[in-house]
Amino acid sequence: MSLFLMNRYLGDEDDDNTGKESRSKALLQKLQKQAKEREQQALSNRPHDKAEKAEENDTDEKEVNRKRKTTEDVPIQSKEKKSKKKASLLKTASAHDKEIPCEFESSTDEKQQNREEKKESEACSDASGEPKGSSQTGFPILGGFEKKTVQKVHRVLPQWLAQPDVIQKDIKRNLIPISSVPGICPKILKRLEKNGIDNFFPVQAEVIPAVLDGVCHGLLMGRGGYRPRDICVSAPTGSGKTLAFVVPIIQALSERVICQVRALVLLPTKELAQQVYKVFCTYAEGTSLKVVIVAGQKSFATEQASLSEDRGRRSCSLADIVVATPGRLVDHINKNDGFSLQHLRFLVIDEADRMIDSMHQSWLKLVTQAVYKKGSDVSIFGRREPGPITAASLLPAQMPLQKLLFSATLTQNPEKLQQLGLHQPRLFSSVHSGTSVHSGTSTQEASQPMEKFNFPEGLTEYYIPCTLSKKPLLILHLLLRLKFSTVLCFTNSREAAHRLFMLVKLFGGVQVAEFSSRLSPSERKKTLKDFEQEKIQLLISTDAASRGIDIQGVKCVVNYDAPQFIRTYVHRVGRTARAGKSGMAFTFLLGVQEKNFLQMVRDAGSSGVQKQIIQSESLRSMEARYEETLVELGNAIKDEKSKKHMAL
Ligand SMILES: Nc1ncnc2c1ncn2[C@@H]1O[C@H](COP(=O)(O)OP(=O)(O)OP(=O)(O)O)[C@@H](O)[C@H]1O
Repeated sequence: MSLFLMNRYLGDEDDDNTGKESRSKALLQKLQKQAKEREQQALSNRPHDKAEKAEENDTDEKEVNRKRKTTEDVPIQSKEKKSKKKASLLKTASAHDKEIPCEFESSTDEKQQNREEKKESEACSDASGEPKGSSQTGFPILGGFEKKTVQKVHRVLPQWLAQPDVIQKDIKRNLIPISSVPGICPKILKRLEKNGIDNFFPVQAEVIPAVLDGVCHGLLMGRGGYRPRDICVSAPTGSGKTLAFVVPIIQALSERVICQVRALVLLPTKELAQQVYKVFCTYAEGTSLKVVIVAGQKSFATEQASLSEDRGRRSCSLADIVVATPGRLVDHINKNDGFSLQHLRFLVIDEADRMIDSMHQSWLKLVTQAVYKKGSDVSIFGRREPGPITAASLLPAQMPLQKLLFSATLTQNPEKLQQLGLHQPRLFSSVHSGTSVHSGTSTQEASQPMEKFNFPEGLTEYYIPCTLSKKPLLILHLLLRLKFSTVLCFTNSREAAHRLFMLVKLFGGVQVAEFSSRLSPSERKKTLKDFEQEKIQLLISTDAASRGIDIQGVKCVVNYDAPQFIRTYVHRVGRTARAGKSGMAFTFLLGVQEKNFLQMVRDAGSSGVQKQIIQSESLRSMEARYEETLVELGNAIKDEKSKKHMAL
């Protein structure tokens, strides 16, 4: 198919039109001559083409004869029918418009003409298949851009992602006695026992020795004198990932002499930072290690004072391990002169997939700059940002920065992971995806392949088909009739969480609380504590509590609003069935959501979501009270709004 007509460059513009014309003619003649020569040359080079051409002509002739014969062979009856039909067509047409019969005839002529033109253009192609100059312009006509069907795209993962070190996901059947895991020092073993940990979970038994292996020759170099490999861990929710980094870091740093920030642990929210900070404090007890949290719970000045102090002219670190949220960390790097990361040995990124999404805050770039800051006073341990490994780059030895990534939904998107600048990463995972083949037919689909995740072994997933108006009754039914307790219920917005909280409270009979950004950090802390102590039966929350929060004894998770993303679902339902225990997750689904939701969960590797039908009769007895409550709710919300308005 010819698409473009290419005009050639004819020289600089000339005002003299005659000169231009004569030059064009000369150029045209020259080109035509060249084309002729090329054609002749090609024909003489490939004599067999002539034979082929002759053969082709021969075949054409035969084809025409065959057609003629077939037309002649057509039974006379049908021939007569055809001519009759044509005559009647002409008749009818002429009755309406006299020109139509002419068009009829001319269209046959046109076809004939087209055919001739086609033959002509075919003849224009030279023997090598290249188009020859057009008879009118002498310019080559380009073409050949046919429609092509897009091929299936096979997703190929880098080896380290495709072939991870496999972690058993069944916790209960794969407990490993702490004393049989190599490399753990007696002090830490004692502390573990004291905290009731007799066995390691599979993820801990795999990851702790791997991290300790990187410090077997001290903090300065890894095994064989090389920089230790970065470690990525993708294991189900509640599988014990926190201890998998707390234990080796405490052990590796416990022999340090001078207090410097050697481990930085980053988490996406204040609550998570607080939770991990607590675990670090528990295991740092009895050592000289100092753990500090900078997550914005206290004022900047208070955090600053906990990080360093001035002794004479020097600023001395008061922290060995810093647990932080990215926002506050960036503040301290930028504004706190006493905060130094020049001795950083471990950078732990928990909830790594979420942290990668917050890379726009450029926290990683700032951390890297702070670690390899020039003009530091750390002459013996001077650090340069590592480049390619050469004999020269390995000397002098410098403290490596090892990155440890943890998540229940670690992305397998190499492009995203690349942003972290990982060094020879090693992946521990309970999902073995291999080089999964994506069945999409477009490149866009292929770039967003369906990722597989692992769900806790003890989790049973259900969905309840419902309508919008029945949702509040369903949650009340679960608590009041089915007597569920310690239920964590998720909505998709804080407004929805608040309304549902008000409604349940007004309905009565349930100890209910809400958890969202409406509450201050201290209120949120207290709410979580009350929920953990089972003072609250139903906690209605936004996704603020969906990630990482470890609340003992959550027996049931309810997705009041179906989550839009699979990662959200995995983290929400992962608030139950933790540490090898069992738990239930219910998702309320509207008719329109059912198909897509079930498909999404199945694609992500769930063993199946069971359908649970709650008959309308079961809800009937609550309906009258519910109607009254709706009126009360309307008034309560109006009151709230007017109070807010007055406060402004
Ligand atoms: N070896 C162990 N023995 C007994 N309990 C453990 C052990 N390891 C961890 N736990 C408990 O298991 C629970 C879940 O652990 P943790 O919070 O580390 O899970 P996680 O994998 O980080 O989950 P998430 O992905 O949801 O953040 C915690 O309450 C923790 O105290």
